[in-house]
Amino acid sequence: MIAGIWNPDWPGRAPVSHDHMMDTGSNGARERIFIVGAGAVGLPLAAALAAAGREVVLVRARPDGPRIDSNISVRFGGNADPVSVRVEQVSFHELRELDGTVVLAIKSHANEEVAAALASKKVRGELVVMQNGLGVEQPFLSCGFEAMLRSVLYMTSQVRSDGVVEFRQIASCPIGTVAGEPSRLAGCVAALTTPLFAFHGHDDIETEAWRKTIVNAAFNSICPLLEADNGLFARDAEAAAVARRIAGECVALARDRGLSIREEDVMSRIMEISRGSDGVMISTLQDILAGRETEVTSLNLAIARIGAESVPPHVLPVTEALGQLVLAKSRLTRR
Ligand SMILES: NC(=O)C1=CN([C@@H]2O[C@H](COP(=O)(O)OP(=O)(O)OC[C@H]3O[C@@H](n4cnc5c(N)ncnc54)[C@H](OP(=O)(O)O)[C@@H]3O)[C@@H](O)[C@H]2O)C=CC1
Ligand SMILES: CC(C)(CO)C(=O)C(=O)O
Repeated sequence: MIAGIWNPDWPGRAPVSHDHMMDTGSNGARERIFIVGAGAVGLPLAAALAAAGREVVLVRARPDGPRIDSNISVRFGGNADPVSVRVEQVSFHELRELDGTVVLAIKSHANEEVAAALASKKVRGELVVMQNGLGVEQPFLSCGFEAMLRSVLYMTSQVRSDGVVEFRQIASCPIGTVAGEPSRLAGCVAALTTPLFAFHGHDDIETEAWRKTIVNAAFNSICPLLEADNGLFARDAEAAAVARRIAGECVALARDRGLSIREEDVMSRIMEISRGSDGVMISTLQDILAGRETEVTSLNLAIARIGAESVPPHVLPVTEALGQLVLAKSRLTRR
């Protein structure tokens, strides 16, 4: 399915055919989906939507980001043949108006800058933040965006050097309302769900985001520090025991804050993801090896900061120390 045309010299937005736009939303409006960030999450989401005939526009977040072919190739699951679809691409900085749902699939450390830039544009639809971490919605809320949803991602994805994206969905990804009218949720879930990349509505996305951030606090610190793939915890009982230390500390803080999260649930998700992504390299290690900033300040260090600010303060020694080590390791390679 051709979802649009690639125009490398794009000064705004190219004409788009409307004949394959889908009906979405509780009001049945025809929605265009803008995906900001052409990375390991944005590319497979764009490909899945385009392959399902939705109108999708891939918005390049960085003016100096690498050029991406107009044909996106994604392997959805283990040995499947890659799906190759043509997706329209535009530059974020040149867009004036985003008249549809806006999915933010960028790294969380870019949020302040992207939120400020987005605030100067006309945005008609809701924002859907698709990121790991705690507090990641805040820059957008501070900029006054009132219709905000959040998705918690249970998938792994990696862009290979030949440009093919290796994507595995571990479980359907919950989406919930952060701000604005809850009735928007069902339409948003319907607009984003396809056979290749599934979402479902959730009425307590804050708890889901905490649970997943605790999972990430284990994966995104232990795996990069040991330079091990995601299968580590399923293979190595000692590494799983360190993950359990993190889970225990973080769950105690979450429960203190009134969130209903159980250590056993966190551990079973860690083991499920570990078994389902054996051989996959965690994004934090990819970032460190590539000399890029990591997201650890939204993960271990965000949880540790929330603990320190609690009354009485909550100390999370393992979670925080491993987070600090990730920061130190990334400083060694930062360009
Ligand atoms: N990859 C995975 O398996 C998973 C990722 N996640 C989460 O999803 C989110 C997106 O991750 P992922 O797609 O892997 O990340 P990538 O590293 O692939 O980056 C995504 C995009 O973010 C944009 N970006 C990066 N740095 C900057 C910057 N300094 N300024 C502006 N834009 C920037 C770029 O967009 P462009 O290229 O358009 O310039 C880039 O392609 C993260 O929060 C991640 O933790 C969650 C679960 C699994
Ligand atoms: C925990 C994991 C591996 C899976 O969703 C992840 O969030 C990531 O790759 O960043």
